[in-house]
Amino acid sequence: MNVKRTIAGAADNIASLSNTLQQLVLGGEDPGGFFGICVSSMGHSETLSVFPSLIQPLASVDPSQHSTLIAIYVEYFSKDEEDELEVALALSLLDVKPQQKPACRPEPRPPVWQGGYPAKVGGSIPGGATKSKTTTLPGLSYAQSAATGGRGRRPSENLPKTGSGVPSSTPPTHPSRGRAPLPTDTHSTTSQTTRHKHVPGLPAPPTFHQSDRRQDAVNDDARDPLDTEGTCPDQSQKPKRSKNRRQRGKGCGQRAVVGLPHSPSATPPVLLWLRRDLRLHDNPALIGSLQAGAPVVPVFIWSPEEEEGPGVTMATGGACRYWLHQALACLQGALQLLGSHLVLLKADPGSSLGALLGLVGETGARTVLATALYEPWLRERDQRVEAGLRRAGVAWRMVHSYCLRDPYSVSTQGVGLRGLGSVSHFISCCEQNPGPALGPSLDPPVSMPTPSQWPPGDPLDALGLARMPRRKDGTVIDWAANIRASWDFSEQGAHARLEAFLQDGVYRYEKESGRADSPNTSCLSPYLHWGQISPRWLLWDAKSARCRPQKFQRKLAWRDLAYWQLSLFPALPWESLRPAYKALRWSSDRGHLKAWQRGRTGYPLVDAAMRQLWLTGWVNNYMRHVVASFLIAYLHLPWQEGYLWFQDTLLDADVAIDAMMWQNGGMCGLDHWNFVMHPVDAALTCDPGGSYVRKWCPELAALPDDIIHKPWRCPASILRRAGVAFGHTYPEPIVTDLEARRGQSLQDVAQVRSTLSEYVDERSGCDLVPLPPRLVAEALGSAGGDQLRTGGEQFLLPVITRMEFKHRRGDPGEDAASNPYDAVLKGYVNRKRDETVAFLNQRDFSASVMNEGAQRRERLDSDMRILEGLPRAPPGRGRARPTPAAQGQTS
Ligand SMILES: Cc1cc2nc3c(=O)[nH]c(=O)nc-3n(C[C@H](O)[C@H](O)[C@H](O)COP(=O)(O)OP(=O)(O)OC[C@H]3O[C@@H](n4cnc5c(N)ncnc54)[C@H](O)[C@@H]3O)c2cc1C
Repeated sequence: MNVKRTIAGAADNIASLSNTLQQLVLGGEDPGGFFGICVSSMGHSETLSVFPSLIQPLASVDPSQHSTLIAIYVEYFSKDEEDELEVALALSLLDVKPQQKPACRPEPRPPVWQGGYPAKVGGSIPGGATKSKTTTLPGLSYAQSAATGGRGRRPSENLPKTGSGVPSSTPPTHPSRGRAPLPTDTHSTTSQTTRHKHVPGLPAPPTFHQSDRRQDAVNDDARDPLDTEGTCPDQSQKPKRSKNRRQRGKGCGQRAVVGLPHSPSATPPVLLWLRRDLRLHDNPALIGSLQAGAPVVPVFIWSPEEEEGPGVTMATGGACRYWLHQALACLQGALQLLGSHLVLLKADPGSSLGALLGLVGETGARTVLATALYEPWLRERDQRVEAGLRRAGVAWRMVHSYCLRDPYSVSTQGVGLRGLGSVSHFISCCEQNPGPALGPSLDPPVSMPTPSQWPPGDPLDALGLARMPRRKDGTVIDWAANIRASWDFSEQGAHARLEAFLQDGVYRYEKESGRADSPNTSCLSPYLHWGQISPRWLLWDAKSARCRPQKFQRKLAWRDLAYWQLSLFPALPWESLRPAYKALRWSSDRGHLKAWQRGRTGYPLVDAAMRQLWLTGWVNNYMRHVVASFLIAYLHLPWQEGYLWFQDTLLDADVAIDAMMWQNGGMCGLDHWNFVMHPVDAALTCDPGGSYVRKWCPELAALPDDIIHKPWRCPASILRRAGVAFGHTYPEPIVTDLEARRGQSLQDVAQVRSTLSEYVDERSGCDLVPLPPRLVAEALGSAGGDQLRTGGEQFLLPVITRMEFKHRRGDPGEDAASNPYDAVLKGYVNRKRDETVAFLNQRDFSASVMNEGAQRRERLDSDMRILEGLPRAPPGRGRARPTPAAQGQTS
């Protein structure tokens, strides 16, 4: 076949191929086979130029086959020489009889969500006695044989089905990663019988052999007209070629199919209702919508009223809205690259259903697909939407991917309720009652069938998500400038962050994730919140990374735990879970609140964190603990104020996580933090050299390291030299009597616990929390649930309670400093070593530096264990003692 073709010969070929194309439509040929015939009869270059127009008629007759062929075409021509050879060999296997086909790669075992996390840690439930106010709740350690539903399912069972109802059995191409191919062509002999790196439907490397002009056009097309600020790099960067699988996972908006012709179709489309799943990678709803073989209309509906719960929720605060605006712009760009489009709609107040029905009317769609959301009020909204759509004769399909585990499917059966609220308990529940296998992640589609006509939508700006306030003189206050400079809002940005983390920060995560002065955490929270990366993708990548920090994987369990708690306690964002603590006396000092919000408390560590939050929309977990402790234990302001401020300023503001964490910090949640961060001492762990404070409080930058966290201790001469003038360049501390304030906080808790003693378990001293009906029903069996409804009784459960509160109960007159369980984290040092250090200090400077390092590491370990709810490490040799208690503010 090396004969040069004549034009006439080519025409003959095309005529005979058109006949074969008809065979394909009639089912007499499969897409892989058809493509192979084209290549062998026309040769490479002609197939490259002619194939799209050859199959063009198919676009309206059979859009599904058309996109499969396009996928094969793109796949084939995006290879380098080596891969080309492999594909050619693969195509030559088309004639091989089934029994001669090479065996498929064995399916890797995907992680099964039984927690899916590392080994559980011993429970840390103090007391654990059971008591109820009016009814004794039996079976708190109630055991029942583990439900086995879902355990051991094969990964393919979890994969989306093709339009023909054939489950895709193609194994993930990379066992350790578990990416599953998009099942666009389960009929294709090629894809089923060969082991080439790419099968039809897998993302093609983001470049292909085309003329530069075409690529330029593609790049031009990619530019999102709405993104005037150019903040979406996946549209501005040139596609890069990489064979590395992890890198290939990036570049959501750079798939090679960009600009390929995809003729509009008149078939009724499927509505893909995108909410908090703004991604192309591993998006089961998106893949599910493609399986119908019909055009897909991706739609985002902005309906902020529906996001709010019945209490004060602030579901989408200012920073979060800004992120959403940018994320939508990026998604629009990415969809355009697939030849598709994102329809944006601003719903009438509270009426997503109305907007959907309008779309159904305009497009004739018969199916709506969406990814499940778990806030109880959104779940109810979705149930209403489902009912409304069904009444209109439209099918509704809900897919789970926002959490690793659908929180409404988590059960305490076989585990009991002891330790409820802790992550260890949650993991046990998931392990004991496993859900469906997680399945491998899904690659993004390479093309999207489009409708014959797009319904009109609203321009992105009309949603008002990134509206900036104006000064009196009309100039805009661009509060998001720093946020823009700090983040890449695209799906590609999420993958880049993950990549950077897995190559670097992950190695320090286990021990040093608390450091504020070094980026040791993933910074993926905003992307996770808006679903620009899926937790499943993250889990797979974390599991297959060379360094697999268990602590990091457990963080995803914390995330799921938060949604489980919200599903059980819908009032989590606004009402304290511990009834007694609703009566706590809180301060109403607005000046203190404002100083905290603006980073002007006079405590450099707190101020640095609050300024970082304001300017970049994010702070790490440790610093969130520091500022939360300061608000609660030292300023006595209610946790709800902290929650609302975080909801407004965090880019990752997440009703479930934020509420759970603030409830815990505010002493009212299910899991009492057994620690309080000291606003000065915490710096030993997170900013020992002061560089974090120097960055965010530059007015203190010239202060020496040992004084920068407590500038009030600085001699006047040094302050002068450093240019620090209290009350002018930097505020005086807004509270000065830290120990007294902590003591008062303890006293207030003791008071409510003694006044409302019916909410304290006599035997264990633990607080009692009313159980939600779902948990009671689980503990008592369904009969118990009925009984609860008819009897209207309240079941109380003893929950994890801070040791210092329990101790205080035995000795109400005791002052805070003499409580042996004092929760303030001060760091622990070894007395013997103290003395040695002191001795060496006088003689050998380097020895003292080394010892300083060892001490810091020890403190860090201890702090992290407490934060993680792990038991304390056994004491080292010598007697451990706390460092001298802080004397007033100056410690
Ligand atoms: C008072 C307070 C309020 C918080 N509010 C939020 C919030 O609104 N939204 C939010 O996403 N996180 C919140 N967190 C949890 C945590 O601080 C952030 O998830 C984390 O700092 C995000 O940074 P990262 O992505 O680098 O985290 P990593 O340490 O890299 O963790 C990876 C992911 O795990 C999840 N995760 C980590 N820690 C937690 C946790 N404690 N609880 C639940 N999920 C967790 C997040 O999705 C995170 O992105 C809050 C913590 C505190 C103390």
